Amino acid sequence: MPSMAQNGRVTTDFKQSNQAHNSNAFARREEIRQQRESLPIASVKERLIEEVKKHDVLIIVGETGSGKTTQIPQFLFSAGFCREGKSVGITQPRRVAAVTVAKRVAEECGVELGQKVGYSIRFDDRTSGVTRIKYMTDGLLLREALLDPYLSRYSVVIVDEAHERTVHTDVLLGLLKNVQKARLKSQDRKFPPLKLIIMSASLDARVFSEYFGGARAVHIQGRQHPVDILYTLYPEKDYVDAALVTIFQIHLEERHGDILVFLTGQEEIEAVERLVQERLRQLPESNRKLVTVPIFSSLPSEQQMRVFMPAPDGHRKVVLATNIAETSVTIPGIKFVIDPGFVKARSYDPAKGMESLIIIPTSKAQALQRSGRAGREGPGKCFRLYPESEFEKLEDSTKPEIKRCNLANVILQLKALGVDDIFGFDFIEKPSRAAIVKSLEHLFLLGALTDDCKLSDPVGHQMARLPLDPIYSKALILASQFNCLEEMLITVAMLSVDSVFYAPREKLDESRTAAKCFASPDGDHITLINVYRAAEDLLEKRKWVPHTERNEKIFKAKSEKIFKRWCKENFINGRSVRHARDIHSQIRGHVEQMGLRITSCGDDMLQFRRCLAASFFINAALKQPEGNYRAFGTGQVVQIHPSSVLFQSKVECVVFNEMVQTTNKYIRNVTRIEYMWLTELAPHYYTMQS
Ligand SMILES: Nc1ncnc2c1ncn2[C@@H]1O[C@H](COP(=O)(O)OP(=O)(O)OP(=O)(O)O)[C@@H](O)[C@H]1O
Repeated sequence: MPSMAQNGRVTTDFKQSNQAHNSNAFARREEIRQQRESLPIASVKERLIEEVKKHDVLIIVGETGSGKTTQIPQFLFSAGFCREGKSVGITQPRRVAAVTVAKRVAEECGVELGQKVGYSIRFDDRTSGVTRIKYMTDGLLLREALLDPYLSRYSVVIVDEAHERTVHTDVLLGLLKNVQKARLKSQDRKFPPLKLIIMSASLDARVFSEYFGGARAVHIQGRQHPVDILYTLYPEKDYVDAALVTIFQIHLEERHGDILVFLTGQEEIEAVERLVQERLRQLPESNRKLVTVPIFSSLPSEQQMRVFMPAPDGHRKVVLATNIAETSVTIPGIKFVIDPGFVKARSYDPAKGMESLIIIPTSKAQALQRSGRAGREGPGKCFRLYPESEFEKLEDSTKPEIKRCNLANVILQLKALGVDDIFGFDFIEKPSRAAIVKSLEHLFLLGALTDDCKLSDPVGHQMARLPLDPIYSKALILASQFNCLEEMLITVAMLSVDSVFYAPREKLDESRTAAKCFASPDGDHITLINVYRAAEDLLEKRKWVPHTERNEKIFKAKSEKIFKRWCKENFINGRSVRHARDIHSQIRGHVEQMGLRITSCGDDMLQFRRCLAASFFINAALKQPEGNYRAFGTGQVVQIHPSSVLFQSKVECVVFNEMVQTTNKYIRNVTRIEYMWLTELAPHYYTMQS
């Protein structure tokens, strides 16, 4: 029997079977060689190289799994595109894809990761001076352009999975267009023309071709393995339940093969994990060999990587994923995909300046990508949990993110890249004028822009260096002046993760009582700091052991155990707290590099609250006679969310970080402030308002 952890996940056996898996290196190389040769793309290698030589912009459309992402960079390398120290850069919308594809390609090339083949994502760089094939996130290439406007190290840039139309992909396309022009203009031999390739299995080549002045598009025919698509006869009322039923149907009726289920977010994934465990307990012992492995973006990377490990012997793996696993990735063992047809997407209302996450049906392109995850190693099946007639009604492609998000961050990046005229920037699809104006206004209020709309010095430049939402970057800068940067770093880290408290419906009262231990009468921000510090105490403080190497190990194991128990008893989401610790150490590194003074205000929380007021003044709300609050910025009538420690309190004036619309309009992450502070600390806004 494998050793099962308490939550039903296997720990050590994952490693053992992985080692066994890699034992025969020679057979493995041979297997990889044959597998590469059988990819549809292998037969068009020479033609593709010719096309790249002939055209500066090339659009490549090919079935999922045909070999675009892993093979084309290797073709270009062997055709000499990496001579004279130049590299091929490949962007991915997601970190997990950049990492896993780079690992795979390094293995295919028989090199160590970080040598010829590497990856670079925010806070994690596995490249070196000899790296010639570099996978990275699209956001990272944008940041590279800040330091090297000609992107001079690249001979070719491949924008992969362009159909996703993330805001970074869209901005990157505009930027790459400019870089191509700049390189052509430059007489310097250091800057030969930049080749640009745009790829996907499901993009509308016409849109991209037109944007690049009638660029050449090639279609690669054929897929490696067939995927059967199955639909339900009728619409499902509860797609979570339908997914559960399908998981067990496959588990009990199909012989081999792991399952990949697409869900909309962390909470849903964790609920399904619990439900799978519950149902497993009702099955006979012989049918219980099923392990669940979650993957979502806020899960720390080492934990994300667990989905790529094989399940222990005789077990079936069920990967519960958000759309993070939708494109590019190959998860070994997956033969079945369950696609309920929904995704959590950003939505932005420029008039109210309000961004929210909503659950919407996927597009056809997304459905295609999802089913593509099943046919990677052999024939597969995809269970779409909706009728075929519904599929026909789906949008062809996903609405570009740039049309549905707050643009403050993008504009800050563009300004830092020297693009001052945002309205004139050549976007593949222009965001609405109202959205641009609102975001410029927002940046101006935060002090990132000067009166003539240039990046301010030093604040705007400092803000552009921090990989955070501009309002949080500004909060960190201010906190160093208010002597509470320690506290603000924790706050920003905790605000950047999913909720740290969880309240299961069946234990609502218990969880509320537990949460009270951390509650601060001043509000949620200080409450979050209390939770973080309590967790830190458990994981870090060596109160009971002298500091030796052996004790260190024992301490780690013990503190982990204590931490888990503490999380359970206090209804705290341990994953979220760990993620916050991770983010905390990363942003701490950034602010240290920037030379900001990191000090703590100690017990003087008044100082910290004043800093919150100075930072989040755009999101302040005042109590109304009938008990509701009115948000200053938008004039909307809102209520404090029931999850807030200030719910049903009588405080007069608050700042908040989030506005959500469910049955009512709620504000979340709320702290009590004095109204007078607003006029004192943000006079430019509060005199304008009155
Ligand atoms: N990490 C991996 N482990 C095992 N096989 C892999 C791995 N990565 C890729 N492969 C194999 O290589 C094939 C081609 O993968 P590749 O990512 O290049 O395809 P693609 O055309 O870019 O697909 P997509 O459009 O879905 O990203 C996969 O179908 C799979 O068989």
